[in-house]
Amino acid sequence: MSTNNDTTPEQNYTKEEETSLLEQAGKSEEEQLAAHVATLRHQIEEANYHYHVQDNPILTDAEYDQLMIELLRIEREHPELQTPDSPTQRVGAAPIQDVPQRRHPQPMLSLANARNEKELLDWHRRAQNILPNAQFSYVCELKIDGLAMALTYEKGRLTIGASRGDGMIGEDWTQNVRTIRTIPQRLRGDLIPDKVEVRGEIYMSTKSFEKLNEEMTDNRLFANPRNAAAGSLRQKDSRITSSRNLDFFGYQLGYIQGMRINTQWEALELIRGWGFPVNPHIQLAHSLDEVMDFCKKWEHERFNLPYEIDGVVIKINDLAQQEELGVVARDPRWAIAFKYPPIQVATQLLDIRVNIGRTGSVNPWALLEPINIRGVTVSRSALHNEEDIQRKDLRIGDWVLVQRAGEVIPQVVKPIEERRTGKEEVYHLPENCPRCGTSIIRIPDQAMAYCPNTQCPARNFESITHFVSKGAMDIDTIGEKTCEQLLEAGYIQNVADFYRLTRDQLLAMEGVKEKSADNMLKAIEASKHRSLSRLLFGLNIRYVGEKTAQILAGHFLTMDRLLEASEEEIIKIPGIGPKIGHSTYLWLQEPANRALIEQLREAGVTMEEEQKQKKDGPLSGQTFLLTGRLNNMTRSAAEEAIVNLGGTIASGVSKSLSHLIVGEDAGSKLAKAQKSGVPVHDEQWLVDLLEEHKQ
Ligand SMILES: NC(=O)c1ccc[n+]([C@@H]2O[C@H](COP(=O)([O-])OP(=O)(O)OC[C@H]3O[C@@H](n4cnc5c(N)ncnc54)[C@H](O)[C@@H]3O)[C@@H](O)[C@H]2O)c1
Ligand SMILES: [Zn+2]
Repeated sequence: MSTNNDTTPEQNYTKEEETSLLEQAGKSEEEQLAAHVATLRHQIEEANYHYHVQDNPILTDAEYDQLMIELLRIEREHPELQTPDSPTQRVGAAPIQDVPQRRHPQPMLSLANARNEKELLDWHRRAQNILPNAQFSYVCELKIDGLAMALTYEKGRLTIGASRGDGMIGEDWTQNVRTIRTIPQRLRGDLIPDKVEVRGEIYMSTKSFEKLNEEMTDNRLFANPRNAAAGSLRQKDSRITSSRNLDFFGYQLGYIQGMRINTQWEALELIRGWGFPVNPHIQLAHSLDEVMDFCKKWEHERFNLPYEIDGVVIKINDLAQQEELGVVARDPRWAIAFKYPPIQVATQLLDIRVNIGRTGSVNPWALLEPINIRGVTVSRSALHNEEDIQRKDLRIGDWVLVQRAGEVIPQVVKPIEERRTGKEEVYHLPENCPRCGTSIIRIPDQAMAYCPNTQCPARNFESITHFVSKGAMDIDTIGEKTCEQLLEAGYIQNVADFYRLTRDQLLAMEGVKEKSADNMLKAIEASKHRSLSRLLFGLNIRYVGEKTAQILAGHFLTMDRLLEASEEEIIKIPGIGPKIGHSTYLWLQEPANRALIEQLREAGVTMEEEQKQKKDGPLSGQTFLLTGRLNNMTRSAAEEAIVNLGGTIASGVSKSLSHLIVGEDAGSKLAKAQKSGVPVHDEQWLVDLLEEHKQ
């Protein structure tokens, strides 16, 4: 059901275009407004259809919400333009005809939105105006981004699983729902009503979503986990649904017969008791301040969750109060969705360009029409490799969805095919390196392409700046600009040339004074005493990153032993594997690289790994793991300091880990640590700890 339909979307005029067309046609102001409303409704209906029926949106949520807000505003200011069939009065989209339909015993509604504190207060005030003497408590729940499902149980057995549809009539997907392992076929426990409808969200974890998109072969990518969940559930063949790794959180009771319950909190407990997963991050709040704190907390922490949420749902806890508050149009008055700024926006892919990396890799990147995502202007994004561009079918000129989740670098998710005009261009990687003109090579079985010219200026520049960088040899007084000057002057051709630089050569550079020349020489001298692992990292060996360099150095301890090693020996080291092993071995066999190593040795550069013997110290017996980017020091420097104080660096998150230190852009380790209850600290905590034990 993820397939696109092949109808061409109708022309969507901008408001200005529409007004001018109407003016030309000589319409009155009222007629113009009515026509504008009609256009808005049409656009929203189209978007609803693609989103709810095709599971393949043509607008981003932000664009959709904008249209909806505008329509709501006009309808509020001009009640005469309101109609019962306006999308503001209805939920979702009509169910598709060739799927069995189910009338819901109780309508499945939508939720009104609040985008900020003020709108939350407005909602609250409206509720208070209706029930002036009431004391409210609130249940705060994460707003899981999936699709709503009503599960009917008769005498404890699952009989119907129906989607929301248009709110009154949904689609019957019972067979497919039965394939979701976390949804019980029979309710557990003794307290089982004759008939009950458990409502909740079917969703797909971020990981399963990414995996699914990687496996989609016919360029039909899902825009987000919500569409992927809906598209995976709404399949004619339940074996497909079964293969899609869907999950479920129960969050509400609909129709219930033969049992009385009084609060939403109680409902959640019952649902959990019956054997459903209920989201663990629920909170019973007694004031709006508590509610607001909950919303603020999850605005950032949501990125550590293994699934996507787009906000928080706040429900008035007391069901009698809920009943009294009732419903307006399509939204209950007793609940509101506090929505976070979207992580996905649509923009235009202006061009695809390539960078040459430090190992010669050809790295395509997207030049985007600048766009703001969660407060940051995004104008470029990495594109991995040509295969990935083709798999996603990204064409120059396309409208694309761009995503910025957490602090991760923005990514281009997919093109919006429905917005193509036919002028878009299919992209091919250049045949020749854009800097040196050498033919680009592709290694069979690898998606990557390379400029093989070891003298390529682009590649040289990257490899030299990498060598002096913090995590490598840390020649911190030599910046990118100096590197460029040194290359241009011909003083540096490879990294060993740093150790032959003279004071006069440095002084000949524009802007280099005596003092800075001395500082540079001092830093170069100091860099001779870095460890083997940092040298290996600095040498620009394909696939050898910081961690791999540490593994290699830790295993061989000296450069000579590494140079003698066979390919098998390297591959066999835990954490290396055939791809890295092969590329490392090839690099080491290259005569030019061997010569480079000898030049470095002659210059006095350390070729040994300092033996990290277990030291005794104030941190003995404690294990640490660092994740994410640190600001005050590199990760390896921090690890070194911990080891020097007797601490141990762990290789992964486990229950026995004493401390997880979290920098910026922390990934899955944080979520895992939180799950296993490991203490999590920020960088400042570590800085303080190291300071406290400074020897
Ligand atoms: N991009 C598009 O073209 C397009 C088109 C249509 C709709 N949309 C998106 O969908 C929204 C409207 O959809 P909607 O009517 O489903 O409203 P909604 O998604 O904003 O809120 C209602 C839904 O929230 C979900 N939900 C998740 N956790 C919940 C919880 N704990 N308790 C209760 N409900 C919970 C349920 O599925 C419920 O149906 C729009 O604001 C827009 O973001 C986008
Ligand atoms: Zn080149």
